[in-house]
Formats: sequence, C-alpha cells, structure tokens
Amino acid sequence: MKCSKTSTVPRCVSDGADTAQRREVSVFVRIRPTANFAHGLIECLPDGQTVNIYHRKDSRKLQDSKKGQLSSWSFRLEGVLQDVSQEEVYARVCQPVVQGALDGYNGTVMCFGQTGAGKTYTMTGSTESYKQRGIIPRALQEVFREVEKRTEHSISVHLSYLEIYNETLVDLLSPLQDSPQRPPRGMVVMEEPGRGVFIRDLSLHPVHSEEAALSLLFEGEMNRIIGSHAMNRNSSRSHCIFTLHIESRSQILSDAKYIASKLNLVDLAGSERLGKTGSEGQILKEATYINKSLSFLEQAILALADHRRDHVPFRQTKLTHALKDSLGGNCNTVLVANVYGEAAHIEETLSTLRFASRMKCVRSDPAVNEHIDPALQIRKLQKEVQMLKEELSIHNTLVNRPSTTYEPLSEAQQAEISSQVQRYLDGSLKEISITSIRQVHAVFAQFKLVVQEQKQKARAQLCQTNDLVGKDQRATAANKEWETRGFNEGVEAGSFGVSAQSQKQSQRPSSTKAKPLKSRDKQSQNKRQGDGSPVSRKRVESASKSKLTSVQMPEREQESQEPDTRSPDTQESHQPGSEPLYLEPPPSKSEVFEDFKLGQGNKINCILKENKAVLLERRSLLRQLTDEVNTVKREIDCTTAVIQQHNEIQETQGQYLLMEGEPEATLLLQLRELKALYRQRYEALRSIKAEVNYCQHLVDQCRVRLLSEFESWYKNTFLLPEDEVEITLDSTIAHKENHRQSLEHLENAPPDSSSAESFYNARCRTLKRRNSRVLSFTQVQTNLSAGSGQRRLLPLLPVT
Ligand SMILES: Nc1ncnc2c1ncn2[C@@H]1O[C@H](COP(=O)(O)OP(=O)(O)OP(=O)(O)O)[C@@H](O)[C@H]1O
Repeated sequence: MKCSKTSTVPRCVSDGADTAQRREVSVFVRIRPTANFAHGLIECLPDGQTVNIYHRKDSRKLQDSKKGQLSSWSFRLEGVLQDVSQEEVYARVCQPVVQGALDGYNGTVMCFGQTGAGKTYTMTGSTESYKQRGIIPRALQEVFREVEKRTEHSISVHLSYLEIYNETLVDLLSPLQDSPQRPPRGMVVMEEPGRGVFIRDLSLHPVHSEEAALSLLFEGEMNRIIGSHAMNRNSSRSHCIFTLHIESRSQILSDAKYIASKLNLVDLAGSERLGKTGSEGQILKEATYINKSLSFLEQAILALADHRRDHVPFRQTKLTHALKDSLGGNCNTVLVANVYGEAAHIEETLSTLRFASRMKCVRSDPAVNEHIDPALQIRKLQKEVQMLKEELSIHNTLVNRPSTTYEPLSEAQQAEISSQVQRYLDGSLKEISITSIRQVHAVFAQFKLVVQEQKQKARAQLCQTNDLVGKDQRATAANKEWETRGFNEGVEAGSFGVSAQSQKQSQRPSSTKAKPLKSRDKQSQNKRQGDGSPVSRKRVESASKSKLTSVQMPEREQESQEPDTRSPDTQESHQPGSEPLYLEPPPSKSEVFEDFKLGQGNKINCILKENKAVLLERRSLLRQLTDEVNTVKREIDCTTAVIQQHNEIQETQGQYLLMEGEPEATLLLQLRELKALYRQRYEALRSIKAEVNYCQHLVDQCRVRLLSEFESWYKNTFLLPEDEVEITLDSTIAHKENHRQSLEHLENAPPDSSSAESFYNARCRTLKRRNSRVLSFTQVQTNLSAGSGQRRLLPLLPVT
C-alpha cells in the first residue's frame, strides 16, 4: 500500500523541500585517490558540488579547424567526494537512506563507474582494515543500533544477497542444494501487484544482530565472482545487490498497520574498455556481458529521465528488471559515480559523469510502505463490534426499548416468517411485519427459497418433456439398425441404454474380445519381472508389434469403424499366452532415479556423496572462522574505544607522554596484537573459502555428470526407437546429425581414453546397424581438438 509521506524525511533527498513533492535522485561523485591526479583536466570547485572536465577530443575525429581545441564540461552534483574518509562518505551518502528505510521508505544506494574506480571499496570497503569498512557494514551497524533504540517498535530484519553474473541470477547466500532429484528452480525476476519486483527463490535470512548480519555479508562476499585484469587485480565480474528487508510493527498489539521497506545496496560491475584491460577468454566474455547490461541500464535511465516517455525498457536485461522499483519510483535513490582521476582515464571519467548527470534528472516520489495485517485487522474490528453492541444495549435501556438480541432467529420465528411470506405471495396478507434487521434478512431468504423452488419445478417439467421425445427417437434408431444388419447379435431389449463404446465391443468378432483387465495386467507385470527390472520397453514393444497384425480385424472393416479413442490397454486383446501388445507408459524419471543411483550411477553417486560431505565440513569450518574474525573485530572495537576514552581524559588533564607499562601502552600493544590476529584469521578465512569454492565446483560437476548419465540411461532403457532421430544414408544432414550424436556420445564417455573409446563404439553401434556413416573414435577426437575449446569431456574429479 502506498500512502503520502508523513514520517521522518531522509536528509539526503529532502533539503528541506516539501516532502510530498517529487524530487531528483541524489548523485555524488567519488574520486579515487592517486598520485597522478590529472589537475589540468579535472577541476573540483570549492563549492564541493561542481566538477569541471577539460578534454581534448580524439584529433582524428575532429575537423582541422577544431583540432587542438580543449572542450570543457561542467557537472553539478549533490557532492564531490575527494580525499574523503569512508566514515564521511557513509554519513553523506547512505545514513539518510538508512534512516528512511527504518521509517518505511524503500532506499537504494548504487555505485557506478569504470573498473578499478573504487565501487567495491565504497560499498563494502576493505575488510582487512576496520576503519576502511564501507557502506554495507556501516549500514548494518546503524540499523541494529536503531533497532535497539526504537523500543516502541518491534523491528525485524532479513537479508538477501543477489549476484547477476553473465545474465544469470545467483543467490550468494543460498543454502546448499543437495537433492539432485530436485534441482533448484531457476531464479527469476518477478513482479506482483502489491509486492512489486522480487526475485523468485532468492533466499531471505532473518538476522537479529550486527554480528550475524556481518557473517552473512562475509559469506556472500566470499561467494562473489572476482577476476583479474590489467586495471584491477580483484575486479568484480558481476553486479551485486545486498538487500535489507526491514519490517517495523508497533508494540501496541492491536495496531494492524505495519511498515515494510527494502534497502538495496548495489555494487555494479565496472565498465571497461576491452583494449585497456587487455581482457581475453572468460574475462573478455564477462566484460562483454557487463558492458551490455550497463548500456541497457543507461538506456533505462535515459527513458526515466525523459518525462515525455511513458515506456521504460526495464526488461532488456536482468539488472534493470531487478532494479525496476529501485531506480526512482517511490524509493530514496542515491548514486555514487566512482571515477579514477588520472589523465589516462579521462574519457571514462567523462562518460561516468555524463551517466551521473542523467541519473540526476530521474525523479523519485518517496512514500512510506504501509501495510495492514489482516489477522490483526479482524481482531480489531471484532473488538469494535463488541463495543458497539455494548453501547446499543445501554441506549436501549435508556429509551426503554427491549434489548437487541444477536442470537439467530428461533425455529418458531422462522416458521412465522415463512408463513407470512407465503400468505403475502398468495395475496391473503397485505404486509409482512418486521421489527428487526434480522427479520429483514430472514424475509429475503424466504423469498429466495420460493424463487429457487419455482425454478427447480420448471426445470423438472422441461426434463420430463424432453425424456419423452428422446425415448421415442432412440427406439426408432434401434429398430432401424436391427432391420439393416439382418442378423441377431444378441442385442437385448435393455441394451438400448448402453454407451457407444460397449456397443462397439459387442460388435467385434469373438476372437478379438478383450481379456479381463486384471489378467492382462498380470501378464504385463510378469513380462516386466521376467525381463529384469527396470523394464526394457523398447524390446517388448517391437516384439509385440509384429504380432499386432495377426489379431487385428480386416483392414476394410477397421476403416469402417469410427476412430477408437480408448486407451491402448482396452483397444485390442490377444491370443492366450501371447505377449501384451501395449505396455504402460514409461515410468517417471523420479521413480527410477533411485534405482539408477544404486545401480549404474552408483559410482558417481558415491563420489557425489563424499564430495558433499567434504563440502559441508569445509562450510562449517568457514562459519567457525567467520565467527572468530568477528570476535576479534569486536575486541578491536572495545580496545579502540577504551584507548579513545583514556586519550580524552589525558587531554583534559594535560598528560601526553606515554610510559612503558602504563595502561595505555598495554592497550596499544594489545590493539596491535589484535590487529595482527585479525589479519591472520582473515587470511585463513580466505583460504578456507577457496577450498569451499573448489569443493562446490566438484559437487556441481558430479551432479551434472550424474544427471546426464541418468538421462542417457533413461533414454536407452525406456524410450521407443521411434523417439530417436532417424538418420538417412547419403545426405549432408544425416552426416551432420551423425556427427552431433557421436559428439554427444563422446561427451558422455568415461574420463580415461581406453574406456572412452569402447564406450563410444558401443553407443554408436545402433547407428552403424542402420547402415549409417559413423565417424571413428579417432576422427571425432581430431574434430574435437580442431573445433572450439568449449566441447570438452567433463572430467570427474574426486576429492580425496
Ligand atoms: N577511495 C579510496 N581510497 C583508497 N583506496 C581505494 C579507494 N578507491 C579505490 N581504492 C582501491 O582501488 C582498488 C580498486 O578498487 P575497487 O576494487 O573498489 O574498484 P571497482 O570499481 O570495484 O572495480 P571493479 O569494477 O573492477 O570491480 C582497490 O585496491 C581499492 O582498495
């Protein structure tokens, strides 16, 4: 539910203006510190809001007359953050949005800019140094401080962490998916009225303390995909959205209203000039996705900023779709444009600032997200009704009226009303006497009853008439048939009423009469057992087919019949002792998956299980280490606070010299040790994370392998030959198709080459039997190595 704004106004966007009015998105520019700052090209004015850029355009693109000219651009923003601490950045950029989120306003803080310009530094900060922690940890700290302060509200916080990598949504806090039978449903961006945009299947984690929230942040950070290129050794290769879902309810239990808000903290992947970063392979592919999605983001921003346009292309990419209600709308949106102020990057700086100035034109209309809890609302209304009843009874007493009853009418009262209505309808009563609302309802109900009874009567009459006509028609039709066939098929008088299907059965020659269903079922069961489980449907089916003709009716007679729509089981019978002609449909995959895991797939399944166990063990170690890092961090906080306190006391008392053995010196020593410990544990955390990633990778590989082997086993065991692709001789298409199938067989082959060859040959035997041209194992291998490097054998890597 959207309502007009009544509560606290976030500072960053209000500037004291009318809060109900639409306003601009706040935009800051943050300049990454560098020794080679381009003073001649970038000028930050003393007003702290304007940055001027001077740039000589590529002379090849200019006419002669313009060559050598310096162009200049001026950008006025909410603030220019140069040489500014993380603390100040948080205070100016994010603190007001956090306060707004606690008051029920949705908020978004987003970092945008070229690769290496400091987006992740701004958003997450450097986890190795407490002072340099970024916006997210500081926001978490503030939220939980406020939760403690706002005692008149019960505030719950949930976290989610979404990554968009190469147009794929990834849950960075996903609980381990360990059932290969139920692979996770793909995450999808969804929209629902009243709920807005959300990601289906993204996990939400309830958190009750800053520490728990930081643990989740660490966990998510460890799962992010990071790559290395010429401009950033730890470059984020994805867009990440860390979201705090805040719900605040009044402590007054009867209040059904509550507010719910979302705070999105977005670290976008950096745009990059491919030539500059020297990207290739996977990094190049990632860069292409990143640049494409950022360019769609720019298009969406352009459309949002242009108030004449009523369509905004949000669905072009997952990023803009996921951020649909976080860019402007009813949200407090803040953009930090990160730039790298060196001369070599002036073009990127210029384009980042251009994007920032477009973003500034986007309007937002913040509103508190107020909701009503239906259960509480019912309870509240019930209370109100009770109170009104009491008031009415007092009023009745005062005016000497009989007290109002709320009980349903008695049987006698109902009968009286019914008789009054009857008499009113037949004209013997002029008016129905009514003294209460309850009676009004009863009278209407009575009228309704009368109308329904009349309708039913009319329907029954109609049916009777139709029945008479129908009987006549059916009798005439049967007599005609009797006459034209000219022989007695034992059609008894009572069989005129039987369905078309049973008539048809009775018309068949006696040799084709269907056996009782039970015995045929048994036969098919026996067949299954005899053939070993699971059933080889293919062979049975083809054997049955050859016999099908011997028991079928002559073709002409068959043609003259109407198409038979019965199931295969009931269509044809067969001679005693013959195999069943039709079998049940193949078993469902989930039914036979367990069998497969115990049989053919046992080896991979065992490896998968072992890998999963190792992964779980590593994960629990990771959690333990994360807790330890947090504990040390807390100790650093405490010690720093105590030292600060001592310093303040000393300043007021005028003592400045530190003596060895004094409490301050001991504290400083302790702080240094704690910091060393922090770094050490952090390193350990990193390495265990790398192990977790590796284990996860292996588990994923095993799972994929298990499923793909299951698929091909299932196909071979249960599906009909007709389901396979027909391959004809001597055609290019056939040749290509053959090649494709050969490749597939090879991809499914075991990892060592000798068994790969025999596996391949066995799989291609069917193709050869059909006299098709099949590539030899060596040929396929040669083709593989000559072709794209993407088609590789999936190695199975056991962890021991
Ligand atoms: N304001 C700053 N103060 C100190 N160091 C900074 C600052 N901004 C960035 N850095 C440093 O610059 C390097 C690159 O920063 P960061 O990884 O945050 O860039 P990015 O914009 O997120 O890059 P990418 O888009 O490639 O992920 C890091 O080592 C970071 O510590």
